[in-house]
Amino acid sequence: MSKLSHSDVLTQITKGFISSCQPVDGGPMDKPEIVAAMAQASQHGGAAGLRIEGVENLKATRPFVTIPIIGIKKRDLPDSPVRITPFLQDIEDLATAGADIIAVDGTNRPRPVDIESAVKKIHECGCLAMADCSNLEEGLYCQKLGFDIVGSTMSGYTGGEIPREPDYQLVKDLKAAGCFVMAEGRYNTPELAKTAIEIGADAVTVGSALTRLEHIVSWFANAVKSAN
Ligand SMILES: CC(=O)N[C@H](C=O)[C@@H](O)[C@H](O)[C@H](O)COP(=O)(O)O
Repeated sequence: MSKLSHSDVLTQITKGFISSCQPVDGGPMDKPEIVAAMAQASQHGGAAGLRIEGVENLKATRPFVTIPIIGIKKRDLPDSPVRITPFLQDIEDLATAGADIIAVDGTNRPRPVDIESAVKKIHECGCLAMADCSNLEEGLYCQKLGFDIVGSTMSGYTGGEIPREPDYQLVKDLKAAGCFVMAEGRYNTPELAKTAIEIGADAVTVGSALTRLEHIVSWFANAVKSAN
């Protein structure tokens, strides 16, 4: 299958819904064939794009879907809090496995490889670059570096208590600054995802509420328990 052009990728996901197919780490659904099935089901359901973690999962998925894929590789490093695609080799491997877009952590935290080298590498590999940011300052810096997409992905995840609501203000501010904005993080219902687009997001990604079955079941189980 021939690779989509960069403008086709952005056009396809614009105002679209992205399904992040990331099962709970090490859980019973954490298997490449299950991730690939989630991805296919997401395409059947109308997703405009996918977010897939891990090279094996990406390889298993790519042959079965035609919509753009955002590839990431998560690592737990001993000397850095940065988890999302920390190394240049990860970028190369995700590109080879068929990612159209590669996302990296865009936060201003100690990291093994500088973000300038990451965006350059993503573009050299022929992919679009997405920065997973936690605040406006980081988003603007990543925009300046040439990232094609800036996400609110890391807002609420760099310290302190995780808020219940998505970070709408960050989405609005990034949009006002002229970024192509991916609303991401805690958009746990169709209404919240719709709100993301209404407030200016160019696309919205949802993960836990679709593909982390243990979380979804616990939401229902706890709600039912609380009625007893
Ligand atoms: C903070 C972080 O590491 N976010 C990760 C990035 O890939 C995923 O764990 C999230 O599931 C994804 O961003 C979608 O968000 P939500 O699961 O809230 O719909």
